[in-house]
Amino acid sequence: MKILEIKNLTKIYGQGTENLKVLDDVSLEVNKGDFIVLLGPSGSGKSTLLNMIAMLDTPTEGSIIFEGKELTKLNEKQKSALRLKRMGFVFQFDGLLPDFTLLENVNMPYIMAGKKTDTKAKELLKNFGLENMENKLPSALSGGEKQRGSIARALRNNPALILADEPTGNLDAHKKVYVFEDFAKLAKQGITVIMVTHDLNAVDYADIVYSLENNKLVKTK
Ligand SMILES: Nc1ncnc2c1ncn2[C@@H]1O[C@H](COP(=O)(O)OP(=O)(O)OP(=O)(O)O)[C@@H](O)[C@H]1O
Repeated sequence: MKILEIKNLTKIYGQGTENLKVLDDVSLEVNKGDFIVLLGPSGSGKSTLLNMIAMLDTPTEGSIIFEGKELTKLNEKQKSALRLKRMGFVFQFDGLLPDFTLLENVNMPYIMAGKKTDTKAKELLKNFGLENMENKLPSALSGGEKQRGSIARALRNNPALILADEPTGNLDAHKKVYVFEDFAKLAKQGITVIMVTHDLNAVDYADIVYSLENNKLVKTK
């Protein structure tokens, strides 16, 4: 089942003679439960593409259709709601709020969506082997624990799509593998994952791999 379709997407930054074309007529179809890895040299436009799917940046030309909705046609309120309810985000830096416990951090998107807490956050922490860490502040957790906590948080509202931008950039080699395994597992459960990385080890865990080269997407797996 198709969940995301990118059609003839072009992104040009700047104006006049200072134009920088980052993406040139890029098209992509993504099915439910795909684990897609996006590789490419620094500055090739990987984050730009991810940011446009996340509705944090707008295409110069082309369209992005997610769960049947044309994203560029939504207003800010609709974008925020869709982001909060249907997408989860994981970044290089875990982004956990330092003054809140791990459990409170994981519950944050749920509370922001106007709901009362239930047991889901605890279950998520358990799934990531963090059940004994729930009352700790982020400063008392290791890098790997924090990153897995941030994946748990991204899953809090049962998203259809996880967007991850260099999620393992801060982790040592064996902890990176855990994150790749986690994403592969989530994809098997039907959650679509698009992950930007420089780490070629991720290729082994992904269903599909694209490389951004010369402003175009090239399928390499
Ligand atoms: N807001 C912006 N305004 C102007 N140029 C931008 C903007 N955002 C990104 N760029 C430029 O677009 C190009 C692509 O950037 P992007 O961050 O998407 O690359 P990337 O592939 O994610 O790189 P990295 O692997 O280093 O994170 C770069 O040349 C960058 O300088």
